[in-house]
Amino acid sequence: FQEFPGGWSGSSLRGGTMDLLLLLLLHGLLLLPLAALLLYRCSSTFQYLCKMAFFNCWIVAMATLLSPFAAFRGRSVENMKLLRASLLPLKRFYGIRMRVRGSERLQLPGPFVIVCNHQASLDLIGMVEVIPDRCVPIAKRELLYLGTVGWACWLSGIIFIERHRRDAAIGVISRTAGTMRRENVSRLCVWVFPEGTRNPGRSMLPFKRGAFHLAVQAQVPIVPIVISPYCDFFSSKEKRFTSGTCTIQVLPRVETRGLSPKDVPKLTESVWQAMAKALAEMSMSDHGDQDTEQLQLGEDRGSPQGQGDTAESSK
Ligand SMILES: CCCCC/C=C\C/C=C\CCCCCCCC(=O)SCCNC(=O)CCNC(=O)[C@H](O)C(C)(C)COP(=O)(O)OP(=O)(O)OC[C@H]1O[C@@H](n2cnc3c(N)ncnc32)[C@H](O)[C@@H]1OP(=O)(O)O
Ligand SMILES: CCCCCCCC/C=C\CCCCCCCC(=O)OC[C@@H](O)COP(=O)(O)O
Repeated sequence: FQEFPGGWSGSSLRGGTMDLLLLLLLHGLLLLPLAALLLYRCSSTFQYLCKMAFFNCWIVAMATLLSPFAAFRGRSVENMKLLRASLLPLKRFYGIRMRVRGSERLQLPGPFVIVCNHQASLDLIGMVEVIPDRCVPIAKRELLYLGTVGWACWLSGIIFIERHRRDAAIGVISRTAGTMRRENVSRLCVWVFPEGTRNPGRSMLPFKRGAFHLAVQAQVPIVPIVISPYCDFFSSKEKRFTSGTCTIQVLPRVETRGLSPKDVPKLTESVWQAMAKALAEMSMSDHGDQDTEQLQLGEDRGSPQGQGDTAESSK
């Protein structure tokens, strides 16, 4: 390029283009968050995706930050306190109000097995609301491979099972029963999602029997916990996630002293019925009668167990 008076040189032309590009980039950088904000306000799907991304990022961040501290203690159920504390703020971020009923039923001196319905990964928010000290969940082994999340879970003493290798899973459960019996003094509790997989909606899947074998083998009570359906404020199918209220109902414990493995099918069924009844009642009190037809209580299931009195504590 040749410079001449009154004209543009090649370098000033390049400079001008650069300025223009920078200006566009700057506008883009300013407009992008604005566009995202607008999209967040207008699109419930985008809102759902952002909230789920935040949920997962929070868990990964907490696991990454806290695992080194947990590692000082080594693998210990005491690290569940860290896990609990790190997930407790999530309900506030999402504007989820937790209502806990019957929490006094978790104040047992000895070990016990908690069984809880499993709708979504959001159940972690409810779980940490009520999980007692020295209580560990049983989780699918796949979680162990989620990088620092797996490491955090391992350090917290979470019990892993391979759901598709029944004999191996039964072996893990038997060893856990042994530990519960041995650690009677220091009390170890176990939290199981007996549906074995997530099941969104107002129904419950038939229960797997591992949790009930565990309680019978350890000769400890079962404490059923029912988390009310999220349908009002959360649906992964419809990609909807707003704020709302969630009720957690702790049911009366079911004793297993004197029961043997042959009693497990009946035990499983009666606990399923008690929880299904509580779930149905929660759905009805949340929505009136309009949604009762959606309740799927399964076919031919007899009268459920009584649920006794409940004390309510709202947090
Ligand atoms: C430190 C800072 C941290 C910061 C934060 C970081 C991270 C936090 C992130 C995450 C936290 C993680 C929270 C964990 C939540 C995880 C939730 C899950 O993963 S849910 C999935 C796993 N759970 C389950 O699968 C439930 C347990 N499953 C079972 O109990 C099953 O029974 C089974 C043992 C796997 C076997 O299942 P199967 O499909 O074969 O079916 P059945 O139950 O019907 O059993 C068939 C048959 O076997 C007999 N049986 C079963 N168990 C036993 C047993 N223990 N002993 C003897 N016999 C057994 C059963 O009776 C059946 O026989 P029969 O028909 O003759 O009665
Ligand atoms: C080096 C690897 C890096 C990996 C990065 C990992 C990213 C992980 C992101 C988020 C982790 C969130 C973990 C939440 C755990 C929620 C527990 C849960 O709900 O498990 C589901 C299980 O009950 C049943 O599973 P299925 O319904 O059968 O399916």
